[in-house]
Amino acid sequence: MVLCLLNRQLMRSTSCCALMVRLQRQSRGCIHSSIHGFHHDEIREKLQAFPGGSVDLLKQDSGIAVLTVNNPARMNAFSGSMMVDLEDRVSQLESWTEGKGLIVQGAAGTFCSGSDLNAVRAISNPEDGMKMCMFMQDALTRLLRLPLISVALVEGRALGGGAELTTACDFRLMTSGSVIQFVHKHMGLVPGWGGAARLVRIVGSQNALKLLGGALKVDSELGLDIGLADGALEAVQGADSPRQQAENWLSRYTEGSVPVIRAVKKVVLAGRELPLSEALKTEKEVFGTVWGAPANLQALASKSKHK
Ligand SMILES: CCCC(=O)SCCNC(=O)CCNC(=O)[C@H](O)C(C)(C)COP(=O)(O)OP(=O)(O)OC[C@H]1O[C@@H](n2cnc3c(N)ncnc32)[C@H](O)[C@@H]1OP(=O)(O)O
Repeated sequence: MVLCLLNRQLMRSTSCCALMVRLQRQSRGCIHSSIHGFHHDEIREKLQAFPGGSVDLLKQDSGIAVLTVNNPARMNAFSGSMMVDLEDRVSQLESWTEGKGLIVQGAAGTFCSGSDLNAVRAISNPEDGMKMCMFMQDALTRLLRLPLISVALVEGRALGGGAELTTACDFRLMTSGSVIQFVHKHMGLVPGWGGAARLVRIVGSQNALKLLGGALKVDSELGLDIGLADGALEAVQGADSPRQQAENWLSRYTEGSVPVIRAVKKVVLAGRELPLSEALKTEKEVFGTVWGAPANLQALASKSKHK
């Protein structure tokens, strides 16, 4: 009898724990849960079995952080442990309350060549592929939903999953000679890290169909033309490095008080992702956080003119 009661209590607290974890994950913007057959810790452990490279985070006093995909020996391809690293770095950024902006770049002058083909070969069964896909969809959705204005600095190549990663940022800057290419078709695949859904929202369904169906190479000119790129960075001798140019470009949008810049991102994100009535509710709530707050009072006191 006592054993039975204890068991029941244990089951209740275990399911309570599972519920808490699920709620915590949902509140962080995760989209897949165990209901969808996604067992987060299990897939994390599996991914750790494919090591190599790292994803590094540098938080700067300017409020702009730099996230670097770092596996140059494999053109910054994502190993399994780097996928786990990415999730950890996103968690760190979620709790960085002083942040305003984020630059996502690849190490050693190239962006990212997608998933590491060695890991892909090892988990080529559909079940593991789906788990990896859900893990990366979650991590990249959380990246895009950060209250930071983000920009992908594309140098060299962004291929496959690397191209998908660029779409998980608010903006894309392309250096001369750089290419974004959704090579998935050539690999017998379609995007699985959320890249197709995001691409349609960025360039429209006609252009997305052309880029995916033709596996087209997008250079900075085509990128600007279809709205995939938001700026082209020229390589001029003696000029700032691409990273510095990206920081200068981004700082135009991140200049200002931390709560206001984060509020800007939140209302745009709501407008981008939610039905109108929900977006309006969110906008009202975010508005409530800045109305009468220090930046607002300071602006009112300074009687500024917007000439
Ligand atoms: C849902 C996600 C879907 C995906 O992401 S599927 C993966 C899509 N990506 C690819 O297929 C990229 C395949 N790689 C390439 O096309 C070329 O390596 C690439 C990136 C154009 C660079 O060409 P090159 O400049 O000639 O350099 P290279 O081929 O000698 O590469 C240097 C070393 O990097 C390695 N590498 C490049 N991309 C890789 C990848 N994705 N996974 C694993 N290893 C990769 C390549 O094997 C080579 O290594 P090694 O020197 O031979 O040991």
